[in-house]
Amino acid sequence: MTNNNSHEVGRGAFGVVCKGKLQDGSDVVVKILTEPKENGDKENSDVFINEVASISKTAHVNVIKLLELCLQRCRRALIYEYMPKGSLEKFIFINRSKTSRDLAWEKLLQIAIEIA
Ligand SMILES: Nc1ncnc2c1ncn2[C@@H]1O[C@H](COP(=O)(O)OP(=O)(O)OP(=O)(O)O)[C@@H](O)[C@H]1O
Repeated sequence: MTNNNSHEVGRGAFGVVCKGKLQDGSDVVVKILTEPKENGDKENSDVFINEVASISKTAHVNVIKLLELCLQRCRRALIYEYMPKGSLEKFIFINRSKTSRDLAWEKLLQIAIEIA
């Protein structure tokens, strides 16, 4: 999928997220769905289908683009463009180390309306 220099950049509900480079030199992340546990395949499939369904319905300059999806028997992965500044979540929510949000309410509202 990507070259051999891929490395982990995070983990989410979906599983591990690795950064890699495609043959054309572009940076991407590969979200690899955790291997299904016994009887957990239905739940894992739902997570995968929900993520693909919601992201493929959304097209906006501030929302990440799904580039490819890979299905190989029970192994599933999603390939996204790499976002060097990390998750949008960081900019939307105020955490303990910050006193204010990085994105103003007006900007958040504008993005929400444009996506809807
Ligand atoms: N496209 C990306 N570019 C750069 N880093 C990313 C990208 N996607 C995910 N990451 C990193 O991997 C981490 C986990 O991402 P992931 O989307 O799997 O989970 P999440 O954002 O925590 O949401 P959830 O698990 O609730 O779906 C993020 O917090 C971020 O640091």
